[in-house]
Amino acid sequence: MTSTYPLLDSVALPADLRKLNREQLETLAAELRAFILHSVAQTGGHLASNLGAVELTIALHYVFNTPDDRLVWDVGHQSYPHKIITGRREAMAGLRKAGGIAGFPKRDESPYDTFGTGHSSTSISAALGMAVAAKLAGLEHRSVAIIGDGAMTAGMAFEALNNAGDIDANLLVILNDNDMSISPNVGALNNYLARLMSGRFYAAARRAGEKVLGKVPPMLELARRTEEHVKGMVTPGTLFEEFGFNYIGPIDGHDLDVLVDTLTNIRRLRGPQFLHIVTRKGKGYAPAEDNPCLYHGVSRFEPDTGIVEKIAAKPTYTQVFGDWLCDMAATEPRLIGITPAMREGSGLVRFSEEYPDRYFDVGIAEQHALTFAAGLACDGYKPVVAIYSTFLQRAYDQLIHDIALQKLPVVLAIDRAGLVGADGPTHAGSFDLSYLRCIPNLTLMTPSDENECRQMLYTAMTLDGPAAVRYPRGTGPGAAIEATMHALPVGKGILRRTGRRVALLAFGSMVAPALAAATRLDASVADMRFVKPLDEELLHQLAQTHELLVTLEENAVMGGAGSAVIECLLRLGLPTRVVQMGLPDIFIDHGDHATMLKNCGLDADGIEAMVHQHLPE
Ligand SMILES: Cc1ncc(C[n+]2csc(CCOP(=O)(O)OP(=O)(O)O)c2C)c(N)n1
Ligand SMILES: CC(=O)[C@@H](O)[C@H](O)COP(=O)(O)O
Ligand SMILES: [Mg+2]
Repeated sequence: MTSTYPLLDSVALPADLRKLNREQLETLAAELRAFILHSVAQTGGHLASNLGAVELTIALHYVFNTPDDRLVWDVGHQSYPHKIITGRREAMAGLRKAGGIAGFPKRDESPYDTFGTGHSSTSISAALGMAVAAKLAGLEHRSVAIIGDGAMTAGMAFEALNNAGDIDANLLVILNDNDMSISPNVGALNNYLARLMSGRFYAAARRAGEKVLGKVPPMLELARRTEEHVKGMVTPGTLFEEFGFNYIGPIDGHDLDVLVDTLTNIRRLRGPQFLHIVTRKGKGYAPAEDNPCLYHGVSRFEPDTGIVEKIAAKPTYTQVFGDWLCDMAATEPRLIGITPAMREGSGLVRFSEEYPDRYFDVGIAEQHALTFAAGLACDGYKPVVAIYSTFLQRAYDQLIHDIALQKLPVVLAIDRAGLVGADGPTHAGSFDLSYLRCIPNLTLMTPSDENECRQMLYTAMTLDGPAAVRYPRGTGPGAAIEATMHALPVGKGILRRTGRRVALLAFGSMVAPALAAATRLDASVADMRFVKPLDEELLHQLAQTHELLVTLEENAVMGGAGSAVIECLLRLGLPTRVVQMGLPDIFIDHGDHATMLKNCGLDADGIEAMVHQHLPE
């Protein structure tokens, strides 16, 4: 039987790719694109960015001597073509599944994965580190950071450019500009890139790009441009030239000839180089080109029709938040909704349409998002920052210094708290309870169901200081959601079941498995609701009437809600035995969410087994 991918079959590693002649690369690109499409249709994953990076990946591995030359993929959600031609084609069937390969570059997966990514805008810093390491070691390695226009909106990318442009290291930054983040890209930089493409800059830049490839010997032309640049003669300079880079482009990132020629020339240059390429997100697959947002990260789908598998029958917590935000905005004109580039994932699409003047997508700028909210709160507005737990890690100082210290009434709607499944440890929200509960002035809530989530968000809005509501990815137990909103008593949990000997003190998503286990154990169950302030009265009562307390949370055990309980018992001088259940002190690999929880003992069976272990009949 003839293979569907005859040329791709011959490329197990980049060394095989480098044996191909230039004419074969187009065919390889077509096969690689088709393979990705059919593979991701089976597994789900980040489709659109990968389709857009096919030619770039081939050209990079063709021209550069990987893995000695270092490729650092920003975010890493576009690294599937790279994975496939670096020995992991067969493994794509297990992409993002338990025991399978990760959806992002991972150093212990392959020597070609030079740097683990998942969070955005780290590539220039990491590649610069590698470039400087090569220089210090007297090696001729090249380091390449491949960063998208969305990832380029982050401050961290500019911190790195600022440093790199002033260091004589062999760093190449490739800006993969597809005019999209997950949703359409935003901000002044995005406007600038658009002008660079279409206005007077583009004409000049394109001429320069053509010259690199045209009749003037490319090396001479690049040397001339570099010299002009050094002498400050290049006018008008692009922003990147002002940062000290030799700017080349924009060029067509799907034209393999242009890519290979340009990269070949650049590889011979020394010092900081900046190549601007233009690509199309979803390239080659009409449904993804038409709706790159839908196919950014997609569930399994039917490749012929583009029909995507529907998973959730119940509303997700994200939807509960999105609906609450619109309802709240209708009654609270001072409400402002803020997202750091996660409009769809955070449930802000309807709000952005209904309240465009009160909606701010600030780009991939978590730090700025929080301090921007702080400023709004100073002047009487009620900002709600919708943010994934994992990305809030980026904005810790802003939360402490700019918000909590000044007791500003900013609401944090923290999505993806706990394990997130297929994205794995880069995206897990495992730490927020630990890193938030130690911040003075902050109220911290963990809803156990959809309605509690809505009421907690409302409660957060009524407080005169910062408040956070953290809820998991996906659906909850399916509670009926009340249209009305009322404030919950702050710092009060509720006893959901009265039993004997053992009390399960459950936070958020752990209330449902605690209730399931409790019937079999005849245990008491408290929905603790607040991690801060903790319900000391309830705790006191349960400690005095039970032999064993078990704390349950979908957060690291270390420093989490269970630790808060133990600190409180110590303070109250209550010697009741406590067992803490939560996420262990390891990074948990990607997989199916329910199975991951089960493996941590965080399901009804695991809770039951733990109680039997500590409280024999
Ligand atoms: C710190 C951080 N914030 C948010 C995200 C979520 N995120 C992943 S990809 C992405 C858009 C990236 O856009 P771009 O770099 O242009 O790549 P493209 O998707 O267009 O290929 C966002 C916002 C992230 N990974 N890291
Ligand atoms: C790569 C990235 O950071 C996002 O695309 C992330 O994978 C989205 O996760 P959700 O699917 O949970 O929105
Ligand atoms: Mg982009």
